[in-house]
Amino acid sequence: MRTIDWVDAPDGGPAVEIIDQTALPARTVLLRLRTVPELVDAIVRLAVRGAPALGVAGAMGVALAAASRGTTSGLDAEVAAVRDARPTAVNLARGVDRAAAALDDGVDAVVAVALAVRDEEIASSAAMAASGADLVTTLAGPAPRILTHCNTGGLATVTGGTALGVVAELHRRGALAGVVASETRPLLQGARLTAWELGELGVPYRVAVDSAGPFLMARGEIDVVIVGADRICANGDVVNKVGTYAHALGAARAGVPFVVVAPESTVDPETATGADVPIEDRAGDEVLSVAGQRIAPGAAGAVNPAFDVTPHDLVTAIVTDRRVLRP
Ligand SMILES: CSC[C@@H](O)[C@@H](O)C(=O)COP(=O)(O)O
Repeated sequence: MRTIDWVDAPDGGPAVEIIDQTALPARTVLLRLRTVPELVDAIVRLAVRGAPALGVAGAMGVALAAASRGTTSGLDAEVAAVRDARPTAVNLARGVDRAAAALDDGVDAVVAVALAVRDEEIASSAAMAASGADLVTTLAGPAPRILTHCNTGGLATVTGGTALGVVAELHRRGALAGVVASETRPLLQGARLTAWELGELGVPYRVAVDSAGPFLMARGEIDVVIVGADRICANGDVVNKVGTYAHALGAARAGVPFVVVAPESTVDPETATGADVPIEDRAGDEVLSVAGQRIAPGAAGAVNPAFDVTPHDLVTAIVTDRRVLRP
């Protein structure tokens, strides 16, 4: 099943169809988004999330604006709303810009670009899985114990995945001992989504609190850390879900390889370093509450950066769909 797709039902007209990631793992809910405000809302509340999936959502958002109105003019506000829905993953703005560049060529041309972005991400996932699995076997042996953070599977792409695509490929090859999925506070993409995907794949896994990762590495229980990225800067700095930096520090201290897997659509040569990347600050309530239940005192404030920057010198290798980079 695809995380995000374009549908043009004869009865309902054009729509972007997504798996609602806020409902998992309890329920698998498909949402048909028929307007740009509906799509923007889905992006903001992480019903669709993960850098490659956001790139597809960006391109399909422009296609939806054009196809739902039957015109390619006067769409500036809707295009900007999709582009600005989240700031950190470069894929979103890129997907929007690619589709918007086709607006002069008509509605069908914009839809074709959106479908091409989707198909490229599917192909990228397959390429990264193969070369990433080869690299991990070289770095960490024939049956590694892997730690991963956030969710980087089919849910974060279209199908397949980035870091989790490598995990799935290692499992298919019989070359994986097991996975520790870091829970990924505050929205629990690891505990909810990665755990669900690993279960579907039949991969043996355990969930750990985020702060356990560096200690598990120090205790010799992890052979390699594999994560995705929301943006890879010109100098190799990696911007990814908050908590990634702590895992990279722990890996460096313990001598554990730290591998980043991301498509070329996440590589941003225009941004020099991680310090230049806009980091999304999300609502404090996500930190102060768990599953809708307030846990902090009423007067508590919160700081909630959704991403952090892992300096390039902590990264062992970056695997894209076209190359393996060693910063
Ligand atoms: C292939 S996904 C890579 C990243 O997008 C992923 O690790 C991540 O940080 C996602 O953050 P999210 O806030 O859930 O969109």
